[in-house]
Amino acid sequence: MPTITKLFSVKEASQHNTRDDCWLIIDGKVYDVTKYLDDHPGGDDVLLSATGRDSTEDFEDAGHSSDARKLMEEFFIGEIDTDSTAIPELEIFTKDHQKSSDLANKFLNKAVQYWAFPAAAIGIPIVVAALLYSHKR
Ligand code: HEM
Repeated sequence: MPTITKLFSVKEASQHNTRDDCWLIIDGKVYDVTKYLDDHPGGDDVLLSATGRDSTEDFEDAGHSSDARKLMEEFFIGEIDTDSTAIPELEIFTKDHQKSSDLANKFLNKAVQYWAFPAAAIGIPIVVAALLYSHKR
């Protein structure tokens, strides 16, 4: 049976970054550790400094045991939506990218508009003349 997972944008998940509402983003997954803060063997301060951003690296650097990884499942609340528009940096990149390709398209359209007719006017007679000339020989 398919499991339904709630999807959060990085922005949305990052907004839960206080002692009373503390989410962690680890390896594309989102954990609500609000109730675990006082029980975390590494201390609540590390979790509070890891909230509000992707804390995969901090989590891995702490060298958590397999028991810790199993325990995480209890706090799992959803996953990060990997849709590009959900990540602000990617959204900006996509817009910029689109802007520059829009410009390129405009330039191309103008080039075709202004050059296609003269090029055809000169090129076609040359090709026809060349064909006629080679035909006569
Ligand atoms: C849902 C998330 C997390 C869970 C369930 C969790 C659980 C645990 C557990 C069970 C331990 C005891 C040692 C072990 O079994 O590995 C531990 C230690 C520790 N954790 Fe976490 N942890 C989480 C997230 C984090 C994050 C994001 C950080 C870093 C910012 C972190 C930093 C540490 C540190 C520094 C220790 C102490 C290691 C030591 O003293 O040996 N933990 N954690």
